[in-house]
Amino acid sequence: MKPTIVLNETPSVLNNYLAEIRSVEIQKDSMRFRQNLRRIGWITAQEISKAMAFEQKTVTTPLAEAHVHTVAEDVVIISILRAAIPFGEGLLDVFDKAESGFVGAWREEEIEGEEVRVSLGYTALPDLTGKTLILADPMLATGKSLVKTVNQILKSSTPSKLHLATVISAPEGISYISKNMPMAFQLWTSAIDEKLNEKAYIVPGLGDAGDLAFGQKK
Ligand SMILES: O=P(O)(O)OC[C@H]1O[C@H](OP(=O)(O)OP(=O)(O)O)[C@H](O)[C@@H]1O
Repeated sequence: MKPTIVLNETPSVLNNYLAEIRSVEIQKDSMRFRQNLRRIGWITAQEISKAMAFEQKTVTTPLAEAHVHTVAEDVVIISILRAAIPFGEGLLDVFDKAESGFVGAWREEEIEGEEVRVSLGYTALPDLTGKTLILADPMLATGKSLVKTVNQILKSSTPSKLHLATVISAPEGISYISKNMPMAFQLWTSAIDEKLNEKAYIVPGLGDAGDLAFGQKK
């Protein structure tokens, strides 16, 4: 498996949802924005499932026994607040038996000429030992939120596998996580954009996903 899988490289209906979340007109409908992130969560989960271990089982139908293959991994989905809430819900719709956790992360107030700094707050984590962690954050800009969150998670327990699920990623962020992530991972992103601007926003990106889903923070 490649370390980065870019879902929009394969033409599919995912591209319609991506087009809608980027559109400044369609973004005015925040319910639709959230629903599109949720639908992208469904598609991302389906793709990640293709990299999982499966086991054979037998189920009884009304007519006979059927031999089936089902996911054999214990999945935990951790969403980075706020923007990952609808995206993470989509992942949970698909991995419906998954446990879930939450980590609050935000960018500290900008200081002219200084690098972006990320703070972590609220943390609720299940035990991850021996489990497959899917860490969800729709925007991978500098990559600091993801690296900081994984470092925090590893203080309490270590998953056996790490999947990073994002929607739009910047090349700078992918390079940062490649160098700084404290454990092996696979990145699943719907699109890789051109660059970060001087405020470390992804260009063309979509703007502030948390604000678009839930309204502006004071
Ligand atoms: O890769 P990074 O540079 O760390 O940036 C990405 C983070 O920035 C956004 O969150 P934001 O701080 O806007 O918080 P919000 O989701 O609560 O709006 C986004 O949802 C990511 O969590």
